[in-house]
Amino acid sequence: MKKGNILIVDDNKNVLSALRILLSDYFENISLLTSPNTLISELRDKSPDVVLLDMNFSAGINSGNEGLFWLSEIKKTDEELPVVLFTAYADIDLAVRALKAGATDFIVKPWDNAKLLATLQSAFSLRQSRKEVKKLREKQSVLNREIQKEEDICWGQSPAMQRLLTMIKKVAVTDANVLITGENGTGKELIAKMIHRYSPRAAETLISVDMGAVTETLFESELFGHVKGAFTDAKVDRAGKFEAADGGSLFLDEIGNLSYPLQAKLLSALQTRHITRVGSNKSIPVDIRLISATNKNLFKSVKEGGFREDLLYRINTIHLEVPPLRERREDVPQLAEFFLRRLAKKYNKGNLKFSEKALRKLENYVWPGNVRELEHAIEKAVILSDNEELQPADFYMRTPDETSFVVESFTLEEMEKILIEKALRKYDNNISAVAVELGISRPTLYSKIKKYEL
Ligand SMILES: Nc1ncnc2c1ncn2[C@@H]1O[C@H](COP(=O)(O)OP(=O)(O)OP(=O)(O)O)[C@@H](O)[C@H]1O
Repeated sequence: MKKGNILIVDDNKNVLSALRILLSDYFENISLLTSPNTLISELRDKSPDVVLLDMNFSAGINSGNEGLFWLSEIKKTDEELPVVLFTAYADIDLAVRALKAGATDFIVKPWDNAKLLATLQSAFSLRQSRKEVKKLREKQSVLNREIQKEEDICWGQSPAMQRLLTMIKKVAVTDANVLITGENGTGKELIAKMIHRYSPRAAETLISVDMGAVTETLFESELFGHVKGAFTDAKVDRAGKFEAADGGSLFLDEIGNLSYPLQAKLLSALQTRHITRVGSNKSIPVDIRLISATNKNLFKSVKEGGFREDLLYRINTIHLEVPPLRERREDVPQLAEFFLRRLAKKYNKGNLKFSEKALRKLENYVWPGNVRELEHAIEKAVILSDNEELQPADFYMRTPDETSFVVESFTLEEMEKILIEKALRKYDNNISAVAVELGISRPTLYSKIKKYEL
């Protein structure tokens, strides 16, 4: 298969035609220039892999200085572009100067076809490997910012989580786009990592992007990359997250926070599976598996005009909903033990355990911050407790007022418990005052306090 773009700059039209005939059987594209004056713009437009550059242009001047001048101009634009120089004189001094100035090789006119071909082909291979190294380096620098420590997972026994686990395993082995929804702290990111880990792309990278944190101005450069000089701070070429995820998975977290105009740009990349770096006009194919997550109800956002319907359908081939912790209370003890073991080890408090009552307190709380809040509550208790057995008082929970933002998702019993707790606090545990406030008898109040272990 023919591969590679060669740009030839020579003021002799006969030389150009002869080279075109010779090289067109071996290279994909041959561009010809009779004058170097448009050379730099040609580099940008055609992105050649190798330049074959004559040393002398102005009639009568055979010093080779013009060739050296244009060689340095090419190097300023793209330092790694191989340049092979062409001259009518077997001038060793000039050849040495050109090689010192960064030329890849030197060819003497009249040339030998086989030698010329071999020189250009090895210059092209050099270009390929330089590109590969550059891409790997860029990829590595993105990865270094991305790699997070693999978290151990504690998968609950609740039917809801078991169903979810079955779905995750089924979906992971496909290339389907997955949308994960659920409240903050339910474990959406963890699930994205699991999907990647169980997928055929596991050996490649999972790249995460927090869409809520990407500013309007940096969106394109973050996601699609940029070329040197595309804007003031673009000092070097940089791959974006799409390219870094090539062959692997791309996790777009908080996708519901993306502004409407940016949604269109994202959609276009997802539809075409091609991106264009900022400042370049070259379209680059990307092979990614897309996983998105949000705590928003995107179907509602579509109805309200805040989210593009076409984008939603593109990202949610499979929809996984992670239930809040209060709807899978049976998982709390297992999760709590898991975090206690991990955190006790971290803080060198090996023998810590929960008292029965403390565990019950954790089970009964509504966890508006879900698993993350449970983990933090245990971490605080582990750090602060002086006893081997953690007691209810070691766990600070948010007051009902602080949790009121999730009130609409409480059950009747949870609401009742919250109201009683609030009244007890308000009247400093004065049972008569609380019973009057809530409009129930003292015995009823006592039985409820017992029931809810307040
Ligand atoms: N099943 C689980 N096993 C162990 N740890 C978990 C589990 N679920 C959640 N966590 C822990 O809870 C914390 C929050 O999880 P994660 O960041 O995945 O949630 P999220 O839904 O993506 O949150 P947000 O929407 O706020 O970004 C993390 O520290 C995570 O390790």
